[in-house]
Amino acid sequence: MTVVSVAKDYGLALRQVELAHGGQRFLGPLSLTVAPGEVVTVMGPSGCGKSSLLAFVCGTLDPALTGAGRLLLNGAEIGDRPPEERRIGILFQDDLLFPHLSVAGNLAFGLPPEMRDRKTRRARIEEALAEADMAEFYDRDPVTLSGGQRARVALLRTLLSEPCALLLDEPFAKLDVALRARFRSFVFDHARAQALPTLLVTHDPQDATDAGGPVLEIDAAGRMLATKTPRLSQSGPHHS
Ligand SMILES: Nc1ncnc2c1ncn2[C@@H]1O[C@H](COP(=O)(O)OP(=O)(O)OP(=O)(O)O)[C@@H](O)[C@H]1O
Repeated sequence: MTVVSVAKDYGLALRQVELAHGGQRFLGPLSLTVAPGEVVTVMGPSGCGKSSLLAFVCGTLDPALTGAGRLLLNGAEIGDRPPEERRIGILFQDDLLFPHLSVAGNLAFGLPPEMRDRKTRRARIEEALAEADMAEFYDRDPVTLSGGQRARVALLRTLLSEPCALLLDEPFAKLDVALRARFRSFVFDHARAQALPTLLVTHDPQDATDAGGPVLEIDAAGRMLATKTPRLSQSGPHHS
């Protein structure tokens, strides 16, 4: 999908974001804008505040921590809205699929609550599974799936909620190398196709390279070091 002529205030913007614990700032101030379809990679040493930053953006910051600064999604302030109203999808290292529900049952949790009609819900789930080449998995029990298949189901569940932005917290970390490469493309292709501004937290430089967007580096003191554009992967430029 071509992402062209994007209006200036479209995307996800963080303005002077700071995070603190016990009155002590550990991250920020940090300002950045993620354009629709762009993947910005956030890297930095363990404990510098990467996961907390994502939690702040989606409104689920640990109550022991405090956050300040403005958050704008497509020009609208979202910082004072509850998580369920922010329209932000998040994907973690652990896929958090419900083991007692089928794949379809898990995906149903992703659907917007207003989509109540049973037939429409089923059709939407079938469509999403078909898109991911997983049509035959509808009734499967998640424990019978491979790591890569589980990861794809978790991503589909997130995307079914029709988010306006995507946050990825090391979603590839538990996958083996081959799967990791495939799932990475799957995620980035979806983010681009749906023009989702995407923040990716990772420790793996290859993730950043494949993401193709700017890299935000945070140092151990929680300061923004630099953003740089990584060299493009063999798959070529992503904004075509
Ligand atoms: N509930 C909490 N109470 C106190 N401190 C916390 C709490 N949650 C997080 N922190 C602290 O906030 C800081 C940031 O943690 P965070 O998990 O965001 O780091 P991270 O960069 O994502 O680390 P990693 O790369 O290891 O996942 C750390 O110093 C951590 O100890």
